[in-house]
Parts: sequence; C-alpha cells; structure tokens
Amino acid sequence: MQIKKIAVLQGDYIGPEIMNSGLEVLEAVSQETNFEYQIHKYPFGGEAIDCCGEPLPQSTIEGCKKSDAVLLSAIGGPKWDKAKIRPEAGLLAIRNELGLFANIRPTKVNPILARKSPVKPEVIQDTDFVIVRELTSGIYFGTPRKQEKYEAIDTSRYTVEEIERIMHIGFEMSMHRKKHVTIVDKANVLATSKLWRKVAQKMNNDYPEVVVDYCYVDAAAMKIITQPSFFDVVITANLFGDILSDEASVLTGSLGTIPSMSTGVTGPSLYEPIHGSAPDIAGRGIADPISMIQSIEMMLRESFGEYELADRITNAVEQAITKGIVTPDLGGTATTKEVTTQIIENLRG
Ligand SMILES: NC(=O)c1ccc[n+]([C@@H]2O[C@H](COP(=O)([O-])OP(=O)(O)OC[C@H]3O[C@@H](n4cnc5c(N)ncnc54)[C@H](O)[C@@H]3O)[C@@H](O)[C@H]2O)c1
Ligand SMILES: CC(C)[C@H](C(=O)O)[C@@H](O)C(=O)O
Ligand SMILES: [Mg+2]
Repeated sequence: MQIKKIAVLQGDYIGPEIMNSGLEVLEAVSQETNFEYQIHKYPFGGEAIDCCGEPLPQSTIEGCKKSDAVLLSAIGGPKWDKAKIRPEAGLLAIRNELGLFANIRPTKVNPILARKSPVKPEVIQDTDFVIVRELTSGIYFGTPRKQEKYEAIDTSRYTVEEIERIMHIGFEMSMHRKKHVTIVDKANVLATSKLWRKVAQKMNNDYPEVVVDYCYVDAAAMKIITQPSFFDVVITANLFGDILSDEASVLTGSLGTIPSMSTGVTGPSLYEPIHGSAPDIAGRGIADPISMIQSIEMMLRESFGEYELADRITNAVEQAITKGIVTPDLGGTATTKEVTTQIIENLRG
C-alpha cells in the first residue's frame, strides 16, 4: 500500500496542543495495521508570520499541494491582532489555493453529552445533520472591498457555477442520508440568496427524490436550537455557514468536539476543527482534543477509505465520553493529555 503523505499545520495557541493529541491517536490507531503515513509539518498562521513574515508561505502551499490530505488545527489570536496581515488571511488563502469550496460540518449528538447541553435532551435527541458551507466565495471574497476612515465595503457575490457546485455536493450527500435538503438563505432581501433559490429549484429536477425546503437564515438560527432533528443536509453560503455551525455545536455539548472537512474537485482535502485557537484556555492543558481527533477520523474515512480505523476512533472517543473522561468544556475535570491517553487505551481495548 502507498504511504500517505499528510501535511500538518499545527496552528496557534491551543492549535499545537490538540494537534499533538490527534497525531498520538493517529499513531496508535495505525499501529498493527497496514495504514502507513508520513507527517510533514509546515508553518502556517501566526506561527508562519513569526518565522517567515507571512501567514501562508509559498513552501507551505507547495507542501500541501503535494500531500494526500491536510490536517490543520486552528490559527489566530491576540498576538497577531495588529499584524499587517493577520493569520486569518492565511486561512482564507489556503482554502482558495487548494480550491476547497465545500466545507462539511457535521452535528451529531452523543446521548451522554446531550444531557450536558443547555438545550433539553428531548429536543436534541435524534439530531444528526450536516452543514454544507460554501467556503471560497460570497462576502468573504467578493470585491470591491475596502476599509477607509468613514466607510467600509464588503461585497457578497456568487456566480451560478459557484452555487451549482456546492449544491451538487449537498444534494449528493443527501442521497446517502435522509434525502432532505434545507437551503438556508436570506432570499427575502439578498440578490445572491434569490439566485441560490433559483439554482436549488433547478437542481431539484436532477434529484427528484430529494425533498427540498427553504429557510431564511434568521429563522434557521432559531430552528437549529428549537427543532434540530428537522435538519438533514443544510446547504448555505459562506458567512451563514460559519455562524450556524458554531451555533449548532451547542447541541453537541461543546464547540471543542466538532470536526470538519473542506474539499474541492481535485487535490487534497483539508480537515480541521470548526473552532478557533481558544487563546483564553491555551497553555493550561485543558483544551478539548475531540474536535481534532474527529477531524482525523474524517480524514481516514473520506480521503483514505479507512473505515475500520475511523470507526475505531469514533468508538474510542465515545467510550471516553461514557466513562466521563472529558475536559472542562464538557463538564469534566480531565486534561487534554488524560483524554488522549484514555482514548488511546480504549483503542487498544
Ligand atoms: N479555523 C480556524 O483556525 C479558526 C476558526 C475560528 C476562529 N479562529 C481564530 O481563533 C481566534 C480565537 O477566536 P474566538 O475566541 O472567537 O473563538 P474560539 O473558537 O477560539 O473560542 C470560542 C470559545 O470556545 C472555546 N473553545 C474553542 N475550542 C475549544 C476546545 N477545543 N476545547 C475547549 N474549549 C474550546 C474557547 O475557549 C472559547 O471560550 C481568533 O483569532 C479567530 O479568528 C480560527
Ligand atoms: C477564522 C475565520 C476566518 C474562519 C472562517 O470564518 O471561516 C473560522 O471562523 C472558521 O469557521 O473556520
Ligand atoms: Mg467560524
């Protein structure tokens, strides 16, 4: 079997803490199997600004392009808030460079953690949906864009082609799920959203079995909390998906548990937690590593077809949760290290 090349961008603040956990789990799960891989670390984000003067050095882009998958933890933080180019610019740039227009953010509720969510367990039981977020266009990338003393402009722009390709991913995904797509938009106001609806209606002709409904983003924000089991596949624009996915993480118990996959047509996919670098808890050894570990699980499943290894990771994480070995964000007292060690012990059975 070919040795897989994995590019690792360890990021800032809690980034390296949870990346180390994830890589330890990857090493443990791949021992005694024929899954072989090599890790190649590249500077990225704040770390890259410090070492190389820019958040996304050319050598990092090239290294990622040569890899079979990219693992990223989280970048940014107060240290670089006044930098000429912020670490976040590197994040947008790498998504663009690798053509990662589709960002898949799952929300699945573990029954034990459901008890810890501020939302009532009977409301969140059966929650299992994915947010398919458009990642390389919309208001994040549209021009003109400027910031002056008394005026600033951002532009939301989408082409039919950009909408079609993200819809295609979402509709295809729904065919392997409950065949239910919800388009989340602001079509009562925004021209781009009106175009999204037109494209969705047309695409529905190609997927006649899929039930499609439309929900304005403000109402969707409410429904995610009051009736989350309604959703199966949510397809939405860049900014809406960013906001709704952090909101949805409340259902699962913590933002620190949610992984994601960003993917395009060709080249490596990128796997990262949906959260940021959590400067408020960095260096204390209490960051929840589950988001990073589950991102590695997603990588094994989606990029390498290693379903058995992926299932073993999911089971080992679930066992740690069942035993109550969880970090403070999930109401526990365990450290990042203790959770990681427990998950590895569970893997070894
Ligand atoms: N993909 C990324 O790299 C990414 C994503 C979001 C934010 N950011 C950046 O991260 C920095 C901090 O942003 P923020 O504070 O608004 O959001 P954040 O997601 O870093 O943190 C929000 C809250 O969630 C908690 N949290 C997040 N991850 C956790 C984990 N694994 N375990 C336990 N608790 C966790 C934090 O402690 C904090 O209270 C900013 O510079 C922001 O731009 C980066
Ligand atoms: C840090 C920021 C640029 C990023 C985004 O908005 O996409 C983050 O919030 C995310 O969700 O990955
Ligand atoms: Mg976000």
